[in-house]
Amino acid sequence: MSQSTPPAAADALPPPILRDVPAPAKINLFLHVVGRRADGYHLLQTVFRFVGLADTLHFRRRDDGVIRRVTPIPGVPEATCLTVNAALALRRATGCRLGVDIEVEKRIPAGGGLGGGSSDAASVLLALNRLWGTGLGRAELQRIALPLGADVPVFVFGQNAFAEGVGEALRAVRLAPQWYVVIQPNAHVPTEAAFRAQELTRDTNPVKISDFPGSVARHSSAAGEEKVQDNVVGPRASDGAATQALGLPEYSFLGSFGKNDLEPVVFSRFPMVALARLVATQALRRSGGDTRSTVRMSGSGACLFVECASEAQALALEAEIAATMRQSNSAKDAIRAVTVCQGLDGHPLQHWAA
Ligand SMILES: C[C@](O)(CO)[C@H](O)COP(=O)(O)OP(=O)(O)OC[C@H]1O[C@@H](n2ccc(N)nc2=O)[C@H](O)[C@@H]1O
Ligand SMILES: Nc1ncnc2c1ncn2[C@@H]1O[C@H](COP(=O)(O)OP(=O)(O)OP(=O)(O)O)[C@@H](O)[C@H]1O
Repeated sequence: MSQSTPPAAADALPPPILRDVPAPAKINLFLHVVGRRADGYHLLQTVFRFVGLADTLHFRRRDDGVIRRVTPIPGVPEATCLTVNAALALRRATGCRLGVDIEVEKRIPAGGGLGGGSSDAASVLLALNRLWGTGLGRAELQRIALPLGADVPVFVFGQNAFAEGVGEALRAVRLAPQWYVVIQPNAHVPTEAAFRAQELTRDTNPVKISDFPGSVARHSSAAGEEKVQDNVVGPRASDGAATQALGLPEYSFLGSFGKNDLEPVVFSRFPMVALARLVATQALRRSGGDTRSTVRMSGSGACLFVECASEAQALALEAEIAATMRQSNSAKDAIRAVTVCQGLDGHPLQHWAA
């Protein structure tokens, strides 16, 4: 139990209501499974990008110690909701006796591979750390985040990141401005089932940041001769300090760097996801966007995405998919929703933890 910062006195607390706290979705630009731990968890390599699609949370502090989620989330009972679990975990870690009412405006599809539940949990940790005056630093919040789920720490970290381990060893990366078309297939893929599949390949060769597109910084030496330098990244988040992505080279994954190793498992077991990908791929070819673009799955699915260099390209693709859905019943059956969102430079709450 971390008791390094005593809970703030009641009169030192901020106002009891905190509204409009964002919880953005993430996209896994690639997802490599490079091994498996003895406890069954998989060793991954991925780049997380935050995007403009977000849930919104509202908080009202309670003096009676009760922690409640006061809005329903279809398919997610309050007792297992990551918002409530995050509040309980912060209280356990700090000894704080306050409670809270949590409202969630859900926009990120639950269980869609976009980390919606994980992001809600991280925003609860960041918000309650203020509202309850518990004053934990980012590294402590990240430690509390990990047992809640492998995807939770990156949302506390607050910067787009290259992640290793089970997703907790994070290094900030600076990503080129991009837009995303997010396609939600008519399927729910349980993360655990995708990872447990016997046919999943777990031995993808590890990549280095210096393999990323655009990751080699070219510097001119005093003599005017061009020298190629390995990319320099900040310290690992697990060492404590969050790194500043500013000053890092900018990566562009537009095109098809890497892959998502969970795709073959999900596409073969969930035909609606495979069909949604086919519809999106054909629409992509017709919409005349960047010919290097591909349709890829985020996380353990089911959501698919296409990275686009401009909003206009993304909107053209969205319109093309929508037209196919109007013309074809099977496309309409396979795809539940399509949205366009912008890639973010960082988490909107990245300055909420020290
Ligand atoms: C697929 C990703 O979304 C990629 O970012 C994450 O790795 C999943 O993160 P998450 O949803 O927060 O996952 P958790 O709630 O921690 O784990 C759900 C289940 O997925 C499996 N799991 C998850 C993460 C991981 N690195 N290896 C795993 O094998 C485990 O069976 C676990 O019981
Ligand atoms: N606040 C919440 N919002 C959404 N899902 C939640 C929440 N709390 C708990 N859950 C549960 O967690 C599961 C995973 O939720 P989440 O939306 O984070 O999945 P995901 O996007 O597939 O995650 P990942 O990218 O980590 O695979 C859901 O299927 C749901 O049962």
